Amino acid sequence: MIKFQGVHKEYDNGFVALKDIDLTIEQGEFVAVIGLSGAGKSTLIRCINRMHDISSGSLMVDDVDVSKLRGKEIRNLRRRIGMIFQSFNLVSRISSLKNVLVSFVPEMPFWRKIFGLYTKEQKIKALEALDRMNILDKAFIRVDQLSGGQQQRVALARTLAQKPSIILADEPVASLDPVTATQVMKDFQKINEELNMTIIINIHHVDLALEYATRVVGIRSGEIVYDGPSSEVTKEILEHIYNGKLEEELSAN
Ligand SMILES: Nc1ncnc2c1ncn2[C@@H]1O[C@H](COP(=O)(O)OP(=O)(O)OP(=O)(O)O)[C@@H](O)[C@H]1O
Repeated sequence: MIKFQGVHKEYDNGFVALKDIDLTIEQGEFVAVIGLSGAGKSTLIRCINRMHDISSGSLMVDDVDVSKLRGKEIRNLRRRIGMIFQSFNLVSRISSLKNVLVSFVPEMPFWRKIFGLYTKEQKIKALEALDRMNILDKAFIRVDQLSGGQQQRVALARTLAQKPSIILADEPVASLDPVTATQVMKDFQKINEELNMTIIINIHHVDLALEYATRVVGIRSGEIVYDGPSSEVTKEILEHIYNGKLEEELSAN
């Protein structure tokens, strides 16, 4: 469970990006965070794995008080929380399989790290993750030879191999064409349903958010202005979230 209670986030320059956020997300939910550019979506997501520090309030992930973690404890938290980025963050000149294997490096002894000596079990886990994402046939292909959608699947496989309980995705489909973006959303849906992983996605495509996520959190100027089932989101609610600029948002995507 993820629980924000009275969370404020003020950046060093004094800008307040999150105001009094109360939000509870249960294990296995698929949540889309929507709102105008600059509303605070990325900030909200990145506080969960301590990429950003909160300024006040409390943020719990299961029984862990995220703001109290230090050094190694933060790394342990991040092992439980996978992160997917718009830019995939893959190593472009190595194969899909090697990219997935990289996820095991933090837990390897020093001498194995130096020589890149992965165990048979790790290789099997990596291949299983690629298989789950239907991209096993590209295991030995360099990722710079894959399409954007295929690269995002490799990134998802790398995250899955860590066996996280939560996946945070910061605009994971922003750089993809509409067909591929839909496919990647289906991949998230599959992971969510089959593995009961919590998925929290920051997304500009309102239609994809409503179709694939089960819950929508609408943010406006750092405040939650809607939180409910995606099936209950009306045009009026969207206008409220987007501060009357819904048409602009839709035409920009
Ligand atoms: N490091 C920072 N220092 C100061 N202000 C920041 C910093 N990072 C973000 N902000 C500001 O905080 C606000 C929220 O930013 P955030 O990136 O969370 O918005 P967003 O809703 O994800 O926007 P987008 O959809 O454009 O990515 C913005 O006004 C942004 O300019």
